[in-house]
Amino acid sequence: MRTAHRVEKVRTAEAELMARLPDGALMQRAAAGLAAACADLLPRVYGSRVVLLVGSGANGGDALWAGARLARRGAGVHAVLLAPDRVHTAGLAALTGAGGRVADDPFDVLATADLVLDGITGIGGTGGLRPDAVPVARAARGSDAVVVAVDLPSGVEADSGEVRGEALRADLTVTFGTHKPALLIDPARTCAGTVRLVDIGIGPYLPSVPEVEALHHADVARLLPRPTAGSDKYRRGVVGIAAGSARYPGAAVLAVAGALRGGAGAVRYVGPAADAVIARFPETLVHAGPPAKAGRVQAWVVGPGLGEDADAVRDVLASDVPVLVDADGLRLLDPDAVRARSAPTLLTPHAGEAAALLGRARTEVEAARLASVRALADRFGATVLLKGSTTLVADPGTGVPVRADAMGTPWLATAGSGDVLSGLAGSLLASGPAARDAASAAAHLHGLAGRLAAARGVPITAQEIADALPAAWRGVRDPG
Ligand SMILES: NC(=O)C1=CN([C@@H]2O[C@H](COP(=O)(O)OP(=O)(O)OC[C@H]3O[C@@H](n4cnc5c(N)ncnc54)[C@H](OP(=O)(O)O)[C@@H]3O)[C@@H](O)[C@H]2O)[C@@H](O)CC1
Ligand SMILES: [K+]
Repeated sequence: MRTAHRVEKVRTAEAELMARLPDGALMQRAAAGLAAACADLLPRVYGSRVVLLVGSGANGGDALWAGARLARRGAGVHAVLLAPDRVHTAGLAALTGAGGRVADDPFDVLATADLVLDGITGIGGTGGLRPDAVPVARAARGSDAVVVAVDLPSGVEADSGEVRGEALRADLTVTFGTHKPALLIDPARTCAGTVRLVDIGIGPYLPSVPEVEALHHADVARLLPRPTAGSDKYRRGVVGIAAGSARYPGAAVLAVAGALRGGAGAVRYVGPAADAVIARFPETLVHAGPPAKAGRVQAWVVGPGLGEDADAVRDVLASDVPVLVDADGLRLLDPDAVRARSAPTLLTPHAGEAAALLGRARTEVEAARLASVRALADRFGATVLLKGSTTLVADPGTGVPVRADAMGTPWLATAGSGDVLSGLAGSLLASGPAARDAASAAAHLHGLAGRLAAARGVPITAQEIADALPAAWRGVRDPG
Protein backbone atom coordinates (compact mmCIF):
# COMPACT_ATOMS: atom_id res chain seq x y z
CA MET A 1 0.00 0.00 0.00
CA ARG A 2 1.24 3.50 -0.75
CA THR A 3 0.53 6.04 1.97
CA ALA A 4 0.52 9.83 1.90
CA HIS A 5 0.87 12.22 4.83
CA ARG A 6 0.05 15.89 5.23
CA VAL A 7 2.82 18.49 5.21
CA GLU A 8 2.43 19.26 8.91
CA LYS A 9 3.03 15.58 9.79
CA VAL A 10 6.01 15.39 7.43
CA ARG A 11 7.58 18.47 8.99
CA THR A 12 7.08 17.14 12.53
CA ALA A 13 8.62 13.79 11.59
CA GLU A 14 11.56 15.49 9.85
CA ALA A 15 12.18 17.70 12.87
CA GLU A 16 12.21 14.70 15.24
CA LEU A 17 14.64 12.80 13.06
CA MET A 18 16.85 15.84 12.34
CA ALA A 19 17.32 16.40 16.05
CA ARG A 20 19.09 13.02 16.16
CA LEU A 21 21.28 13.54 13.07
CA PRO A 22 24.15 15.82 12.05
CA ASP A 23 23.15 19.06 10.31
CA GLY A 24 22.08 18.62 6.70
CA ALA A 25 22.03 14.81 6.85
CA LEU A 26 18.42 14.55 5.68
CA MET A 27 19.01 16.80 2.71
CA GLN A 28 22.01 14.67 1.76
CA ARG A 29 19.84 11.54 1.84
CA ALA A 30 17.25 13.29 -0.35
CA ALA A 31 19.89 14.60 -2.78
CA ALA A 32 21.59 11.19 -3.06
CA GLY A 33 18.27 9.53 -3.96
CA LEU A 34 17.45 12.29 -6.39
CA ALA A 35 20.82 12.15 -8.16
CA ALA A 36 20.55 8.35 -8.43
CA ALA A 37 17.08 8.64 -10.00
CA CYS A 38 18.40 11.20 -12.52
CA ALA A 39 21.37 8.99 -13.36
CA ASP A 40 18.97 6.12 -14.06
CA LEU A 41 17.10 8.29 -16.56
CA LEU A 42 20.13 9.58 -18.47
CA PRO A 43 21.78 7.35 -21.09
CA ARG A 44 25.04 8.38 -19.36
CA VAL A 45 25.73 11.04 -16.79
CA TYR A 46 29.14 12.09 -18.15
CA GLY A 47 28.63 14.81 -20.77
CA SER A 48 24.88 15.17 -20.20
CA ARG A 49 23.35 18.64 -19.87
CA VAL A 50 21.39 19.19 -16.68
CA VAL A 51 19.45 22.33 -15.71
CA LEU A 52 18.32 22.98 -12.14
CA LEU A 53 15.31 25.25 -11.53
CA VAL A 54 16.02 26.56 -8.05
CA GLY A 55 13.47 28.30 -5.82
CA SER A 56 13.95 30.03 -2.48
CA GLY A 57 13.58 27.06 -0.13
CA ALA A 58 15.02 23.69 0.78
CA ASN A 59 13.42 22.18 -2.35
CA GLY A 60 15.91 24.26 -4.33
CA GLY A 61 18.59 23.08 -1.90
CA ASP A 62 17.84 19.47 -2.78
CA ALA A 63 18.15 20.29 -6.48
CA LEU A 64 21.51 22.06 -5.94
CA TRP A 65 23.02 19.22 -3.90
CA ALA A 66 21.79 16.63 -6.42
CA GLY A 67 23.18 18.83 -9.21
CA ALA A 68 26.55 18.86 -7.43
CA ARG A 69 26.57 15.06 -7.36
CA LEU A 70 25.80 14.90 -11.09
CA ALA A 71 28.46 17.54 -11.85
CA ARG A 72 31.04 15.43 -9.99
CA ARG A 73 30.16 12.57 -12.33
CA GLY A 74 30.86 14.73 -15.37
CA ALA A 75 27.47 16.26 -16.19
CA GLY A 76 27.36 19.90 -17.35
CA VAL A 77 25.07 21.45 -14.74
CA HIS A 78 23.52 24.93 -14.87
CA ALA A 79 21.39 26.40 -12.10
CA VAL A 80 18.56 28.83 -12.90
CA LEU A 81 18.07 30.84 -9.71
CA LEU A 82 14.49 32.09 -9.40
CA ALA A 83 15.20 33.86 -6.10
CA PRO A 84 18.98 34.61 -6.21
CA ASP A 85 18.99 36.56 -2.92
CA ARG A 86 17.39 33.67 -1.00
CA VAL A 87 19.12 30.70 -2.60
CA HIS A 88 20.24 27.75 -0.43
CA THR A 89 23.83 28.94 0.04
CA ALA A 90 25.44 25.65 1.05
CA GLY A 91 23.81 23.92 -1.92
CA LEU A 92 24.99 26.59 -4.33
CA ALA A 93 28.52 26.42 -2.96
CA ALA A 94 28.49 22.64 -3.38
CA LEU A 95 27.34 22.98 -6.98
CA THR A 96 29.93 25.55 -7.98
CA GLY A 97 32.59 23.61 -6.07
CA ALA A 98 31.76 20.57 -8.23
CA GLY A 99 32.08 22.56 -11.45
CA GLY A 100 28.41 23.56 -11.91
CA ARG A 101 27.49 27.10 -12.94
CA VAL A 102 24.73 29.66 -12.51
CA ALA A 103 23.00 30.16 -15.87
CA ASP A 104 23.23 33.61 -17.48
CA ASP A 105 20.15 33.01 -19.60
CA PRO A 106 17.65 30.33 -18.50
CA PHE A 107 16.16 29.93 -21.96
CA ASP A 108 19.56 29.27 -23.58
CA VAL A 109 20.44 26.42 -21.23
CA LEU A 110 16.91 24.96 -21.31
CA ALA A 111 16.93 24.81 -25.11
CA THR A 112 19.70 22.19 -25.08
CA ALA A 113 19.03 20.41 -21.77
CA ASP A 114 18.81 16.63 -21.47
CA LEU A 115 17.32 16.74 -17.97
CA VAL A 116 15.62 19.46 -15.92
CA LEU A 117 15.37 19.20 -12.14
CA ASP A 118 12.36 21.12 -10.84
CA GLY A 119 13.32 22.48 -7.43
CA ILE A 120 11.13 25.59 -7.52
CA THR A 121 8.87 24.57 -4.63
CA GLY A 122 8.15 21.42 -2.65
CA ILE A 123 5.98 21.07 0.42
CA GLY A 124 6.40 24.80 1.17
CA GLY A 125 4.78 25.94 -2.09
CA THR A 126 1.25 27.20 -2.51
CA GLY A 127 -0.86 29.11 -5.02
CA GLY A 128 0.53 27.79 -8.30
CA LEU A 129 3.73 28.91 -10.03
CA ARG A 130 4.52 32.59 -9.57
CA PRO A 131 4.60 34.83 -12.67
CA ASP A 132 8.42 34.89 -12.94
CA ALA A 133 8.56 31.08 -12.87
CA VAL A 134 5.86 30.52 -15.49
CA PRO A 135 7.90 31.26 -18.67
CA VAL A 136 10.84 29.24 -17.34
CA ALA A 137 8.56 26.30 -16.50
CA ARG A 138 6.96 26.47 -19.94
CA ALA A 139 10.36 26.51 -21.63
CA ALA A 140 11.39 23.46 -19.58
CA ARG A 141 8.24 21.57 -20.52
CA GLY A 142 8.52 22.64 -24.15
CA SER A 143 12.13 21.44 -24.44
CA ASP A 144 13.22 17.90 -25.27
CA ALA A 145 14.50 17.41 -21.73
CA VAL A 146 13.09 14.90 -19.29
CA VAL A 147 11.63 16.82 -16.34
CA VAL A 148 12.20 15.45 -12.82
CA ALA A 149 10.25 17.07 -10.00
CA VAL A 150 11.94 17.33 -6.60
CA ASP A 151 9.53 16.02 -3.93
CA LEU A 152 6.46 17.46 -5.72
CA PRO A 153 5.75 19.05 -9.09
CA SER A 154 6.05 22.79 -8.43
CA GLY A 155 2.72 24.62 -8.43
CA VAL A 156 0.55 21.93 -6.78
CA GLU A 157 -1.01 22.05 -3.31
CA ALA A 158 0.69 19.26 -1.36
CA ASP A 159 -2.16 18.47 1.04
CA SER A 160 -5.19 18.72 -1.21
CA GLY A 161 -4.05 17.80 -4.71
CA GLU A 162 -5.45 21.08 -6.04
CA VAL A 163 -3.68 23.12 -8.72
CA ARG A 164 -4.58 26.75 -8.16
CA GLY A 165 -2.60 28.24 -11.02
CA GLU A 166 -0.05 26.77 -13.38
CA ALA A 167 2.09 23.77 -12.37
CA LEU A 168 5.16 22.22 -14.00
CA ARG A 169 4.24 18.79 -15.32
CA ALA A 170 7.01 16.27 -14.62
CA ASP A 171 7.92 12.96 -16.22
CA LEU A 172 9.17 11.65 -12.87
CA THR A 173 8.69 12.88 -9.32
CA VAL A 174 11.22 11.80 -6.72
CA THR A 175 9.52 12.24 -3.36
CA PHE A 176 11.07 11.96 0.08
CA GLY A 177 10.04 10.02 3.18
CA THR A 178 6.39 9.48 2.27
CA HIS A 179 4.01 10.34 -0.52
CA LYS A 180 2.10 13.60 -0.21
CA PRO A 181 -1.67 13.59 -0.95
CA ALA A 182 -1.06 15.61 -4.16
CA LEU A 183 0.84 12.63 -5.61
CA LEU A 184 -2.24 10.40 -5.34
CA ILE A 185 -5.07 12.83 -6.09
CA ASP A 186 -6.06 14.60 -9.31
CA PRO A 187 -5.55 17.12 -10.74
CA ALA A 188 -2.10 17.39 -9.07
CA ARG A 189 -1.35 13.69 -9.60
CA THR A 190 -1.40 14.11 -13.37
CA CYS A 191 1.47 16.64 -13.03
CA ALA A 192 3.67 14.16 -11.18
CA GLY A 193 4.36 11.55 -13.87
CA THR A 194 5.86 8.38 -12.44
CA VAL A 195 6.50 8.66 -8.71
CA ARG A 196 9.60 7.26 -6.99
CA LEU A 197 9.80 7.27 -3.19
CA VAL A 198 13.20 7.78 -1.55
CA ASP A 199 13.43 6.55 2.03
CA ILE A 200 15.11 9.23 4.15
CA GLY A 201 14.34 7.51 7.45
CA ILE A 202 11.32 9.50 8.68
CA GLY A 203 8.97 6.48 8.53
CA PRO A 204 9.10 5.69 12.28
CA TYR A 205 8.25 9.32 13.11
CA LEU A 206 5.17 9.54 10.87
CA PRO A 207 1.70 8.83 12.27
CA SER A 208 0.55 5.28 11.57
CA VAL A 209 -2.71 6.57 10.06
CA PRO A 210 -1.98 8.40 6.82
CA GLU A 211 -4.15 11.05 5.15
CA VAL A 212 -4.55 9.10 1.91
CA GLU A 213 -3.71 5.53 0.92
CA ALA A 214 -3.59 3.72 -2.40
CA LEU A 215 -4.05 -0.05 -2.45
CA HIS A 216 -1.87 -2.42 -4.43
CA HIS A 217 -3.17 -5.65 -5.97
CA ALA A 218 -2.18 -7.64 -2.87
CA ASP A 219 -4.10 -5.28 -0.57
CA VAL A 220 -7.20 -5.64 -2.73
CA ALA A 221 -6.79 -9.42 -2.90
CA ARG A 222 -7.10 -9.54 0.90
CA LEU A 223 -10.45 -7.71 0.68
CA LEU A 224 -12.03 -10.12 -1.80
CA PRO A 225 -14.39 -12.83 -0.53
CA ARG A 226 -13.34 -16.48 -0.85
CA PRO A 227 -16.06 -19.09 -0.53
CA THR A 228 -15.29 -21.90 1.91
CA ALA A 229 -16.43 -25.53 1.91
CA GLY A 230 -19.34 -24.56 4.17
CA SER A 231 -20.58 -21.69 1.95
CA ASP A 232 -23.93 -21.85 0.25
CA LYS A 233 -25.37 -19.14 -1.94
CA TYR A 234 -27.09 -17.42 0.99
CA ARG A 235 -23.99 -17.43 3.17
CA ARG A 236 -21.97 -15.94 0.33
CA GLY A 237 -24.52 -13.13 0.26
CA VAL A 238 -27.46 -12.22 -1.96
CA VAL A 239 -27.34 -8.79 -3.56
CA GLY A 240 -30.55 -7.04 -4.58
CA ILE A 241 -30.48 -4.77 -7.63
CA ALA A 242 -33.27 -2.17 -7.89
CA ALA A 243 -32.43 -0.59 -11.22
CA GLY A 244 -33.62 -0.01 -14.77
CA SER A 245 -36.86 1.34 -16.12
CA ALA A 246 -38.95 0.96 -19.26
CA ARG A 247 -36.76 3.68 -20.74
CA TYR A 248 -33.41 2.36 -19.49
CA PRO A 249 -33.61 -1.46 -19.25
CA GLY A 250 -29.94 -1.74 -20.23
CA ALA A 251 -28.75 -0.18 -16.96
CA ALA A 252 -30.41 -3.06 -15.10
CA VAL A 253 -28.68 -5.64 -17.32
CA LEU A 254 -25.27 -4.00 -16.81
CA ALA A 255 -25.67 -3.64 -13.04
CA VAL A 256 -26.60 -7.33 -12.88
CA ALA A 257 -23.61 -8.15 -15.10
CA GLY A 258 -21.32 -6.43 -12.58
CA ALA A 259 -23.08 -8.04 -9.61
CA LEU A 260 -22.76 -11.56 -11.03
CA ARG A 261 -18.96 -11.07 -11.13
CA GLY A 262 -18.73 -9.58 -7.62
CA GLY A 263 -18.67 -12.73 -5.53
CA ALA A 264 -22.22 -12.70 -4.11
CA GLY A 265 -23.89 -16.12 -4.03
CA ALA A 266 -26.96 -14.86 -5.90
CA VAL A 267 -28.30 -11.74 -7.57
CA ARG A 268 -31.90 -10.72 -7.06
CA TYR A 269 -33.20 -8.22 -9.60
CA VAL A 270 -36.23 -6.07 -8.75
CA GLY A 271 -37.88 -3.77 -11.30
CA PRO A 272 -39.47 -3.44 -14.72
CA ALA A 273 -36.54 -4.78 -16.76
CA ALA A 274 -36.84 -8.39 -15.57
CA ASP A 275 -37.35 -9.79 -19.09
CA ALA A 276 -34.23 -8.10 -20.42
CA VAL A 277 -32.24 -9.27 -17.37
CA ILE A 278 -33.41 -12.89 -17.60
CA ALA A 279 -32.82 -13.00 -21.34
CA ARG A 280 -29.18 -12.09 -20.79
CA PHE A 281 -28.58 -13.69 -17.38
CA PRO A 282 -30.94 -16.61 -16.66
CA GLU A 283 -29.21 -17.24 -13.32
CA THR A 284 -30.74 -14.03 -11.87
CA LEU A 285 -33.65 -14.23 -9.42
CA VAL A 286 -36.21 -11.67 -10.63
CA HIS A 287 -39.14 -9.95 -8.99
CA ALA A 288 -41.43 -7.23 -10.34
CA GLY A 289 -41.23 -5.24 -7.08
CA PRO A 290 -41.44 -3.39 -4.84
CA PRO A 291 -38.02 -4.05 -3.22
CA ALA A 292 -39.55 -4.51 0.25
CA LYS A 293 -41.47 -7.56 -1.03
CA ALA A 294 -38.67 -9.11 -3.01
CA GLY A 295 -37.23 -11.42 -0.33
CA ARG A 296 -34.15 -11.27 1.84
CA VAL A 297 -30.90 -9.77 0.54
CA GLN A 298 -27.63 -8.94 2.32
CA ALA A 299 -27.12 -5.67 0.40
CA TRP A 300 -29.02 -3.48 -2.04
CA VAL A 301 -27.98 -1.50 -5.07
CA VAL A 302 -30.47 1.16 -6.06
CA GLY A 303 -30.41 3.73 -8.81
CA PRO A 304 -28.85 2.81 -12.18
CA GLY A 305 -31.34 3.70 -14.93
CA LEU A 306 -34.09 3.94 -12.32
CA GLY A 307 -35.82 6.91 -13.91
CA GLU A 308 -38.24 8.54 -11.48
CA ASP A 309 -38.98 5.62 -9.15
CA ALA A 310 -38.47 7.48 -5.86
CA ASP A 311 -40.47 4.78 -4.03
CA ALA A 312 -37.81 2.17 -4.80
CA VAL A 313 -35.13 4.44 -3.33
CA ARG A 314 -37.21 5.10 -0.23
CA ASP A 315 -37.97 1.37 0.25
CA VAL A 316 -34.36 0.36 -0.09
CA LEU A 317 -33.10 3.07 2.24
CA ALA A 318 -35.66 1.89 4.80
CA SER A 319 -34.09 -1.59 4.85
CA ASP A 320 -31.67 -2.67 7.55
CA VAL A 321 -28.94 -3.98 5.22
CA PRO A 322 -26.04 -2.14 3.50
CA VAL A 323 -27.25 -0.02 0.58
CA LEU A 324 -25.38 1.38 -2.41
CA VAL A 325 -27.04 4.40 -4.08
CA ASP A 326 -25.97 5.39 -7.59
CA ALA A 327 -27.07 7.47 -10.58
CA ASP A 328 -30.82 8.35 -10.52
CA GLY A 329 -30.93 7.12 -6.93
CA LEU A 330 -28.58 9.95 -5.91
CA ARG A 331 -31.02 12.48 -7.39
CA LEU A 332 -34.05 10.89 -5.73
CA LEU A 333 -32.68 10.15 -2.25
CA ASP A 334 -33.88 11.89 0.89
CA PRO A 335 -30.72 13.04 2.75
CA ASP A 336 -32.45 12.62 6.12
CA ALA A 337 -33.32 9.01 5.27
CA VAL A 338 -29.64 8.36 4.50
CA ARG A 339 -28.48 10.02 7.73
CA ALA A 340 -31.05 8.07 9.76
CA ARG A 341 -29.81 4.66 8.61
CA SER A 342 -27.97 2.41 11.01
CA ALA A 343 -26.70 -0.05 8.37
CA PRO A 344 -23.90 1.19 6.06
CA THR A 345 -24.73 3.38 3.06
CA LEU A 346 -22.42 3.79 0.08
CA LEU A 347 -22.97 6.67 -2.36
CA THR A 348 -21.20 6.43 -5.73
CA PRO A 349 -21.44 9.80 -7.53
CA HIS A 350 -19.39 11.12 -10.42
CA ALA A 351 -18.26 14.74 -10.14
CA GLY A 352 -21.51 16.13 -11.58
CA GLU A 353 -23.68 14.12 -9.18
CA ALA A 354 -21.40 15.02 -6.27
CA ALA A 355 -21.72 18.69 -7.20
CA ALA A 356 -25.54 18.43 -7.19
CA LEU A 357 -25.49 16.71 -3.78
CA LEU A 358 -23.21 19.40 -2.35
CA GLY A 359 -24.92 22.35 -4.07
CA ARG A 360 -21.63 23.31 -5.75
CA ALA A 361 -20.46 23.65 -9.34
CA ARG A 362 -19.01 20.56 -11.00
CA THR A 363 -15.76 22.44 -11.68
CA GLU A 364 -15.40 23.12 -7.95
CA VAL A 365 -15.70 19.40 -7.18
CA GLU A 366 -13.21 18.50 -9.90
CA ALA A 367 -10.71 21.08 -8.64
CA ALA A 368 -10.99 19.99 -5.00
CA ARG A 369 -11.72 16.28 -5.09
CA LEU A 370 -10.32 15.34 -1.68
CA ALA A 371 -12.22 18.10 0.14
CA SER A 372 -15.37 17.27 -1.84
CA VAL A 373 -15.42 13.56 -1.08
CA ARG A 374 -14.80 14.22 2.61
CA ALA A 375 -17.53 16.89 2.70
CA LEU A 376 -20.03 14.52 1.08
CA ALA A 377 -19.21 11.69 3.49
CA ASP A 378 -19.66 14.04 6.44
CA ARG A 379 -22.84 15.61 5.13
CA PHE A 380 -24.57 12.26 4.56
CA GLY A 381 -22.94 10.22 7.31
CA ALA A 382 -22.17 7.70 4.55
CA THR A 383 -19.23 6.15 2.73
CA VAL A 384 -18.70 7.95 -0.58
CA LEU A 385 -16.99 6.69 -3.72
CA LEU A 386 -16.24 9.66 -5.99
CA LYS A 387 -15.64 8.49 -9.56
CA GLY A 388 -13.07 10.09 -11.83
CA SER A 389 -9.67 9.44 -13.35
CA THR A 390 -8.68 8.61 -9.80
CA THR A 391 -11.48 7.19 -7.68
CA LEU A 392 -11.65 8.38 -4.09
CA VAL A 393 -13.38 6.56 -1.24
CA ALA A 394 -14.07 8.40 2.03
CA ASP A 395 -15.74 7.57 5.30
CA PRO A 396 -17.33 10.26 7.46
CA GLY A 397 -15.34 11.80 10.30
CA THR A 398 -11.61 12.14 10.72
CA GLY A 399 -9.00 9.53 11.40
CA VAL A 400 -9.82 7.22 8.49
CA PRO A 401 -7.58 7.64 5.43
CA VAL A 402 -9.21 8.40 2.12
CA ARG A 403 -8.48 5.67 -0.43
CA ALA A 404 -7.32 6.77 -3.88
CA ASP A 405 -7.35 4.38 -6.81
CA ALA A 406 -5.75 5.21 -10.15
CA MET A 407 -6.20 1.78 -11.74
CA GLY A 408 -8.80 3.12 -14.21
CA THR A 409 -8.20 4.18 -17.78
CA PRO A 410 -9.87 6.98 -19.75
CA TRP A 411 -11.52 4.22 -21.84
CA LEU A 412 -13.72 3.50 -18.80
CA ALA A 413 -15.60 6.71 -19.49
CA THR A 414 -18.21 4.90 -21.55
CA ALA A 415 -21.98 4.59 -21.19
CA GLY A 416 -22.99 1.94 -18.67
CA SER A 417 -19.54 1.61 -17.09
CA GLY A 418 -20.87 3.07 -13.82
CA ASP A 419 -23.77 0.58 -13.80
CA VAL A 420 -21.28 -2.30 -13.90
CA LEU A 421 -19.32 -0.69 -11.04
CA SER A 422 -22.41 -0.34 -8.83
CA GLY A 423 -23.43 -3.95 -9.37
CA LEU A 424 -19.90 -5.10 -8.62
CA ALA A 425 -19.56 -2.96 -5.47
CA GLY A 426 -23.00 -4.01 -4.24
CA SER A 427 -22.15 -7.65 -4.76
CA LEU A 428 -18.96 -7.26 -2.73
CA LEU A 429 -20.93 -5.40 -0.07
CA ALA A 430 -23.30 -8.36 0.24
CA SER A 431 -20.44 -10.63 1.28
CA GLY A 432 -19.93 -8.59 4.44
CA PRO A 433 -16.90 -6.24 4.31
CA ALA A 434 -16.98 -2.61 5.44
CA ALA A 435 -18.49 -0.32 2.79
CA ARG A 436 -15.11 1.36 2.38
CA ASP A 437 -13.41 -1.96 1.61
CA ALA A 438 -16.13 -3.09 -0.80
CA ALA A 439 -15.98 0.27 -2.58
CA SER A 440 -12.20 0.39 -2.91
CA ALA A 441 -11.96 -3.24 -4.04
CA ALA A 442 -14.69 -2.60 -6.61
CA ALA A 443 -12.99 0.54 -7.94
CA HIS A 444 -9.70 -1.34 -8.31
CA LEU A 445 -11.21 -4.40 -10.03
CA HIS A 446 -13.37 -2.24 -12.31
CA GLY A 447 -10.33 -0.12 -13.26
CA LEU A 448 -8.22 -3.19 -13.97
CA ALA A 449 -11.04 -4.79 -15.98
CA GLY A 450 -11.24 -1.60 -18.05
CA ARG A 451 -7.50 -1.72 -18.63
CA LEU A 452 -7.59 -5.38 -19.65
CA ALA A 453 -10.56 -4.84 -21.96
CA ALA A 454 -8.83 -1.85 -23.58
CA ALA A 455 -5.43 -3.54 -23.63
CA ARG A 456 -4.99 -3.13 -27.37
CA GLY A 457 -5.85 0.58 -27.17
CA VAL A 458 -9.34 0.08 -28.53
CA PRO A 459 -12.65 1.59 -27.34
CA ILE A 460 -14.56 -0.69 -24.98
CA THR A 461 -18.19 -1.23 -24.04
CA ALA A 462 -19.56 -1.55 -20.53
CA GLN A 463 -20.41 -5.19 -21.25
CA GLU A 464 -16.77 -5.84 -22.13
CA ILE A 465 -15.72 -4.30 -18.80
CA ALA A 466 -18.06 -6.72 -17.02
CA ASP A 467 -16.73 -9.60 -19.12
CA ALA A 468 -13.15 -8.70 -18.12
CA LEU A 469 -13.93 -8.80 -14.38
CA PRO A 470 -12.97 -12.48 -13.90
CA ALA A 471 -9.57 -11.73 -15.48
CA ALA A 472 -9.25 -8.70 -13.17
CA TRP A 473 -9.90 -10.95 -10.11
CA ARG A 474 -7.18 -13.28 -11.35
CA GLY A 475 -4.86 -10.34 -12.00
CA VAL A 476 -5.34 -9.03 -8.47
CA ARG A 477 -5.05 -12.43 -6.76
CA ASP A 478 -2.19 -13.74 -8.86
CA PRO A 479 -0.38 -10.76 -10.39
CA GLY A 480 2.54 -13.15 -11.21
N1 LIG B 1 13.00 19.70 6.13
C1 LIG B 1 13.89 18.77 5.78
O1 LIG B 1 14.66 18.30 6.53
C2 LIG B 1 13.94 18.29 4.42
C3 LIG B 1 13.32 18.98 3.39
N2 LIG B 1 13.44 18.57 2.16
C4 LIG B 1 13.05 19.41 1.05
O2 LIG B 1 12.62 20.66 1.48
C5 LIG B 1 11.38 20.99 0.90
C6 LIG B 1 10.63 21.92 1.74
O3 LIG B 1 11.43 23.05 1.87
P1 LIG B 1 10.86 24.42 2.38
O4 LIG B 1 10.13 24.22 3.62
O5 LIG B 1 11.99 25.36 2.42
O6 LIG B 1 9.82 24.81 1.28
P2 LIG B 1 9.92 24.90 -0.33
O7 LIG B 1 8.93 23.95 -0.88
O8 LIG B 1 11.30 24.80 -0.80
O9 LIG B 1 9.39 26.38 -0.62
C7 LIG B 1 9.91 27.37 0.16
C8 LIG B 1 9.57 28.76 -0.25
O10 LIG B 1 8.98 28.93 -1.49
C9 LIG B 1 8.24 30.15 -1.48
N3 LIG B 1 7.01 29.88 -2.20
C10 LIG B 1 5.80 29.48 -1.73
N4 LIG B 1 4.94 29.30 -2.72
C11 LIG B 1 5.61 29.60 -3.85
C12 LIG B 1 5.24 29.58 -5.20
N5 LIG B 1 4.00 29.22 -5.58
N6 LIG B 1 6.18 29.89 -6.12
C13 LIG B 1 7.43 30.26 -5.74
N7 LIG B 1 7.84 30.29 -4.45
C14 LIG B 1 6.93 29.96 -3.52
C15 LIG B 1 8.02 30.53 -0.07
O11 LIG B 1 8.70 31.72 0.23
P3 LIG B 1 8.02 33.14 0.04
O12 LIG B 1 8.51 33.63 -1.31
O13 LIG B 1 6.53 32.99 0.07
O14 LIG B 1 8.56 33.96 1.13
C16 LIG B 1 8.61 29.36 0.70
O15 LIG B 1 9.31 29.79 1.84
C17 LIG B 1 10.75 19.66 0.67
O16 LIG B 1 9.73 19.68 -0.29
C18 LIG B 1 11.93 18.82 0.24
O17 LIG B 1 12.20 19.04 -1.13
C19 LIG B 1 14.24 17.41 1.86
O18 LIG B 1 15.54 17.88 1.65
C20 LIG B 1 14.25 16.41 2.98
C21 LIG B 1 14.69 17.04 4.22
K1 LIG C 1 9.52 20.75 -7.02
